[in-house]
Amino acid sequence: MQTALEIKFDSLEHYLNNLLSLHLEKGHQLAIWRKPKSQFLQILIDNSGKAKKVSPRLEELPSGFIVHPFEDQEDQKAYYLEASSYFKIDLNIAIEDQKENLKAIGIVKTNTQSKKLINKSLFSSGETGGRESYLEYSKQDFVELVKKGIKAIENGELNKIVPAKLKKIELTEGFDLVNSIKSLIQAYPNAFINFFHIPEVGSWLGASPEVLIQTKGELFSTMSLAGTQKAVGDNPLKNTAWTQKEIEEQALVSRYIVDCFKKIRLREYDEIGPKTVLAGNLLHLRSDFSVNMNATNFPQLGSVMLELLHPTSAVCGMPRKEAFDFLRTHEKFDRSLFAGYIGPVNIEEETSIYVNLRTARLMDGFAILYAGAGVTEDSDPEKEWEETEMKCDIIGQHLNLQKKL
Ligand SMILES: C=C(O[C@@H]1C=C(C(=O)O)C=C[C@H]1O)C(=O)O
Repeated sequence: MQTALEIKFDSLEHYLNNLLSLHLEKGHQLAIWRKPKSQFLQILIDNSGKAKKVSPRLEELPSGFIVHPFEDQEDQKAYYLEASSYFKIDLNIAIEDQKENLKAIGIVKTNTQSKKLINKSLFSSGETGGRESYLEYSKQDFVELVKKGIKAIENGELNKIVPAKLKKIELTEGFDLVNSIKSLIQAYPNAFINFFHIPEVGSWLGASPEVLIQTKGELFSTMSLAGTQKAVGDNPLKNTAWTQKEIEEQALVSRYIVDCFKKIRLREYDEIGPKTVLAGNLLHLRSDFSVNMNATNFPQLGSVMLELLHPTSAVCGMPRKEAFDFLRTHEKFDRSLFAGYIGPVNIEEETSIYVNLRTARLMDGFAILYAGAGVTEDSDPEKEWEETEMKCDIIGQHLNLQKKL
């Protein structure tokens, strides 16, 4: 059999176009990601041809990629891509010089041929519901929703709420998935760049700034991320001031995490921050939490915290149940996988699960972008709308790239 070694790929783009077209055409599930600050593009293929669901007991799972919607499912399960093959590409080394690590591809196609096949497979996958079933949120709808949220906070029903909207954008025939992935990788070195495809569920492309839980050796970590403003000036990380509203909003997320630790009587954790961090051209406030799982004798902390944390008050609100019920009643659309969680599990002895934010669901000729904004008593509804527009742009800007040329 011919191996990748014998075949000439002239660029990363050429290789990825071939790899994706081959597996998408065969109806395989796959996930591609680049972790924050990493030089590796990691690729996992599940060629079983069938979407699988698992209970998120992370420690017991084989190597794979987990995908969980915003809402808990009745069966309490998540989709799981189990690695039939897994490999990685070093983005700092020319593709010709790392052929021995690549997955073999039989017949090599041109970029144009592969792109056509990719789009055909993506856009004709098992998606149901046409464009009409995705009612876009107008500014007025969203502002009304935020006002309802503020009222519920004033009435003492909630402390914080994170309403979201969806936005539809056209995808032109020339939509170029690989180019979009490459563009996201370059633009957002601090984000978890991801693309995943489950034929029965959909295809999503995103650049998440938010870790939900991470375990690496004996170290567990999570973060509280909230407060948003546009990065301006020469040194925004140093010179940015935050309002009381934003400081409180983020403190509520931190409190939520600490409350989860308390529930399981875990007292020995480290908390660093909050500090200002950059996500694309947006700034957030972030605190980092870490726990030594050996010292605390908590080997299953990853799974336990995953269950307690999701959905966090960064994407749902506080108190969790009341906020969740509020969104169910008033938001009027299905968040689907938006604000759910995604990420590699037990790969190279690490599990890194992110909140599925700054993301687009790729549909037949269009994409759905989703974004939410943390609302407290002092929120200005117009500003929250602007915030969701900026969040949608983070991914929207990288979809129809050929238009910009
Ligand atoms: C809800 C989103 O982002 C979350 C909400 C934030 C906020 O309210 O300021 C900031 C970061 C994320 O935790 C989103 O990107 O859609």
